[in-house]
Amino acid sequence: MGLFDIFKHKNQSTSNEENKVDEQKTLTENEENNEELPESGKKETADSEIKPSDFNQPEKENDSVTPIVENNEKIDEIESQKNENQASYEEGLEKTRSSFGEKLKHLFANFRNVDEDFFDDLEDTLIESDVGVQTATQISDQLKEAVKLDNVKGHKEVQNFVIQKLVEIYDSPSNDENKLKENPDGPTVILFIGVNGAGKTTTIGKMAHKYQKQGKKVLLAAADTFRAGAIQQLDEWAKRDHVDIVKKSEGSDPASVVYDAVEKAKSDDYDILFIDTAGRLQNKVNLMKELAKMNKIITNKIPGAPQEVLLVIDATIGQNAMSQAKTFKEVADISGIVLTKLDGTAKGGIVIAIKNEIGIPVKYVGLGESVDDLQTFDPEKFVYGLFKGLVEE
Ligand SMILES: Nc1nc2c(ncn2[C@@H]2O[C@H](COP(=O)(O)OP(=O)(O)OP(=O)(O)O)[C@@H](O)[C@H]2O)c(=O)[nH]1
Repeated sequence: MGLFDIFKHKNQSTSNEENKVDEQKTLTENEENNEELPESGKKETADSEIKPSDFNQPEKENDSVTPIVENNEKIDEIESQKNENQASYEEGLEKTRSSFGEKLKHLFANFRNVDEDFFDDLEDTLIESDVGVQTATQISDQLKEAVKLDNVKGHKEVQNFVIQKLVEIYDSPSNDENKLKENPDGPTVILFIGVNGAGKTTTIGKMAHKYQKQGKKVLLAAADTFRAGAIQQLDEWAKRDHVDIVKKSEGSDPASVVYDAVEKAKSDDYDILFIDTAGRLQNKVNLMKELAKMNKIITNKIPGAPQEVLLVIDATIGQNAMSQAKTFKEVADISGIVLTKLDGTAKGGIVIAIKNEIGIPVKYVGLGESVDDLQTFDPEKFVYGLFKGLVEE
């Protein structure tokens, strides 16, 4: 099977499994609750054994049999939520998909020869979409090699080679790479860092909503004590999401907020604790010390925690996102990236650059300002989505 066929196959399977991202999401959510995903057949089966718990609803006492009509309504609700999420995912990536994809289409539509001019145009096209100079040059050099060694020269051959190289950057042996790690023995602790305005607080609000909806007991910690507004903003999210929060007044020691939050998370049996930090980069040494202090407190109370240190980056700042990621990598042990505001950029190539040049996986993408606009990042779907128009030609 040639690459073109692989792409066609991939696109087919994408349309066959239209809601793959959200099915995965639902599957993860159900796995997290140790529950089986309801099989589609159960919808029509009158004697099916669907339980309220299949749908992440708390089981009511004396309610062992749930009427089938009610179950069908729940299934419809889940289906409609899945479709809505799918639509928001597609919509959120539309700018990037059309612009990046169009540029590549234009490049290949004007293809004459695989010569120096083509290599220059290829690099320009990739750089314009924020794939980054390093990654663009790397792909161009790989193509030059393939031209020399494997006599790659035809239009389709060259096109497929470029696509394949972009796909390979995100080809991970483990599909679990972008899932959040959890603590099986107690509260899972997730620490958020990132510059002012990147979208940390909003991301925590969206994530808390997602976990709360799954029936998890969620606690927030307002350890960004630098600004009163930040504490207030997180407090508003806590109210909106109906989750608890540990907060202190502006200017308090962030480490003391973390201490109280970890204590509370442990003693009151919370499932997950999200910690909002100031994470400002103005003084790298201070930031490093502050994060080290927080980490020590967390690890002392909950060995193995924090399970994740997520760096929140605004996708609309283009190549500055790369320098931010590099600098934060020097001060913290980052386990994943949340790329926010991807809905606001036509240059989503930054997703490829971050993985290729920094080596940290993008785990979540922010695709809008509302509570449901946070999605698990599906690299395969993202990359294939970018080139959909090209490979269907
Ligand atoms: N369009 C869009 N806007 C977003 C997204 N995520 C966050 N925002 C907006 O970005 C702005 C900044 O987000 P915050 O969550 O306040 O950022 P922060 O990093 O917590 O900033 P500080 O609290 O100042 O440290 C807000 O207006 C959010 O609504 C996203 O995925 N898409």
